[in-house]
Amino acid sequence: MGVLEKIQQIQEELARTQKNKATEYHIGLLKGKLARYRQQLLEPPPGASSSPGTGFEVSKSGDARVALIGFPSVGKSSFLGKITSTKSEVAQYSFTTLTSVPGVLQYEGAEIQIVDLPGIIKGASEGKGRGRQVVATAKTADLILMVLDATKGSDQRQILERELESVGIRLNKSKPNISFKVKQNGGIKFSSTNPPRYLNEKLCQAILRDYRIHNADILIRDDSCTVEDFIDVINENHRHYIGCIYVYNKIDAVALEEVDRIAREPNTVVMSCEMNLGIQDLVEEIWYRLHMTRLYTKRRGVSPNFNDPMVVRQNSTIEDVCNSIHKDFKSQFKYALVWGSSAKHSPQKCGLGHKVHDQDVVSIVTK
Ligand SMILES: Nc1nc2c(ncn2[C@@H]2O[C@H](COP(=O)(O)OP(=O)(O)OP(=O)(O)O)[C@@H](O)[C@H]2O)c(=O)[nH]1
Ligand SMILES: [K+]
Ligand SMILES: [Mg+2]
Repeated sequence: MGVLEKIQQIQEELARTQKNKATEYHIGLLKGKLARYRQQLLEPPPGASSSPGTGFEVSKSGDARVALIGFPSVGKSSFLGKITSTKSEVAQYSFTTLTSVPGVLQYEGAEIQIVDLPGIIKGASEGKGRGRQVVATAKTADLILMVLDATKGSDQRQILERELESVGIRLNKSKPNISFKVKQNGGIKFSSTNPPRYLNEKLCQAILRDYRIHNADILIRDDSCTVEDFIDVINENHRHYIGCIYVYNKIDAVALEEVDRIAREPNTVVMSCEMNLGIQDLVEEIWYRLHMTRLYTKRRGVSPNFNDPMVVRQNSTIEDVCNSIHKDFKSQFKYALVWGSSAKHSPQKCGLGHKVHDQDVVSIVTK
């Protein structure tokens, strides 16, 4: 039996199994198997290249990457044209965009790469249309904009969420609070800080056995962890925890009450590319969700230029700052002086490991 048939068989069994205390264990095991087979399906056959397809991959550039994901003709290319100087063809017909088209959004001193992508359809993760390539690009993004058509039903969002979910992308979710270490020997050691409500040792052991893992230390640090969370932790190399903004476009074509209802949903922004509504708010939301850190660099005896920040990722250290100046800069590093909220006193003399905060002033002293 092929992997696809096995997946289908498990899905059918899951659908007909009633959820209750007695079947909990069985369902957990099935979910573990399903994740294992899905992973097999996604892994390219030995010898094949792992790239998402020739001519498709765009190289990462700038300080962060945002991917536009959505069904055909929801207005992804229209949005790219609004916020960058890149022109990606816009038309009424579906599948106008056939490859990835990168543009650059300049904002608050940052260069944010915005990648316009072909529309995806149900079954994308299994290879329908350009789906495989699109979801592979989505995995590399720092933020996903799920572009939706406000005139269409709410199931579009669910279908897309499932497609991304099935390739290991977890939207607006943080890594489960479980420590998991595979060992050479010693068997399975299961412990928890508080008794987990949805997991138990027997179930975790059975799932691990199915993965041929016989020695591991498991510590459940959060009592609300589910079996899905545990399976994600076993497969952590194939999981991507990415922020997502749900963007409803074409609000010019729906009633005001409907717009108001949609706009109140969590992580949601409404806009109209055609009427130029909500575009700037969305740009601000993108900036906010990327959690970029702006630093003002200062040379000795000269005040920093507050109009030209240097932009680094959230939780960056002085070492990251050095690396983004020049790849060999670190070798000349002596110490850094830091003013701002990350500094205990102003200025604080810091080493490479110091974590900087947004709007800090940094002066690097070289040898
Ligand atoms: N009413 C309305 N139409 C819009 C809006 N934004 C885009 N459109 C129209 O929607 C159609 C599709 O726009 P595109 O930008 O090509 O959509 P896309 O998502 O890039 O489409 P594909 O590349 O085919 O997946 C075009 O006819 C646009 O003019 C909007 O805010 N309101
Ligand atoms: K289109
Ligand atoms: Mg397009």
